[in-house]
Amino acid sequence: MIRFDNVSKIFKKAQVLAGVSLDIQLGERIALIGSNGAGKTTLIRCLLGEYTYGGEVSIDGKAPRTHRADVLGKVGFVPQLPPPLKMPVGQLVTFAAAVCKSDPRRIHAIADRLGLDVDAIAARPFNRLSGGMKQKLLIAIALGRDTQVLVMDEPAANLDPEARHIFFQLLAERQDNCTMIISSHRLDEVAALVNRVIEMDMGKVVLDDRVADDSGMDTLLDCHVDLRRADPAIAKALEGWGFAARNEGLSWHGQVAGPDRLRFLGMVSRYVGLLTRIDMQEVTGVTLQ
Ligand SMILES: Nc1ncnc2c1ncn2[C@@H]1O[C@H](COP(=O)(O)OP(=O)(O)OP(=O)(O)O)[C@@H](O)[C@H]1O
Repeated sequence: MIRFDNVSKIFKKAQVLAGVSLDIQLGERIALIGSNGAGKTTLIRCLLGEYTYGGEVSIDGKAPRTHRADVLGKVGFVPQLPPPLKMPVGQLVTFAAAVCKSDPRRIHAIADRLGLDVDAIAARPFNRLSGGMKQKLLIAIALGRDTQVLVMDEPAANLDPEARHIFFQLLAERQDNCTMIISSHRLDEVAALVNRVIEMDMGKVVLDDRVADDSGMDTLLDCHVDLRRADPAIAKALEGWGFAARNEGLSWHGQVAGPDRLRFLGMVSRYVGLLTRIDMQEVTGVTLQ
């Protein structure tokens, strides 16, 4: 479905992509990982037809440079950095829906699920929204339409835990009829969302692994953390995950989205000397609206 054949890109004599070849099929959920400057965004921008390149790129046999409208019609894109648009939010949603041949109400509905009331901010310029609000709106625009390909560059970075969970759930709803490419610096951010990991380094693919499919994309875990003593640093970190304290800060309780469990464990592992118990149990029969 998506094909990169010996793709190269040079910026001012610097080789940023050096012979990337990949075949990506419908239903694959790919973590595109690698350190800063590895070439992830450049590869995505070639796929979107924004750059010229050496070699060949195609989506359903069509080259993004020569069939731009066709290709963009198939791809929902969440950029790493929000564009500096001054357009009022309401107008942006109407415009985006028209370009994507979608219905603005679909975008409103997804934004709503992410906790963003588009009507309430319709008159505000997009560039004046908070980072998280921009991210929610961009996700709603990308998901509020029919797409076969979702390309997301660090999509959940600015979302709070609740919105992250809803976001994972929205992706789970699309996973059977969509190809997803999720770019991130860190595998633990996206590990549970994907069934293939592609790592880039210095413009090359250095690892391409199929990984066990995790069906827990839309699960929720009930978590208890017990501490040897109360501590302000871990308290702040747990509060950031929406946890509530009991027993004078010695016991904490909260919920973590299934795909976020590695990230959560990574966070608590920084305070390993303080931990006396971690308990994580899947909540069954939960449906978040
Ligand atoms: N428009 C540009 N002009 C010149 N150099 C560029 C341009 N865009 C990217 N680069 C360079 O290409 C290299 C790869 O950048 P790219 O943004 O693709 O990396 P990345 O893997 O997405 O990194 P990050 O994780 O930091 O977003 C970097 O060295 C960057 O400086």
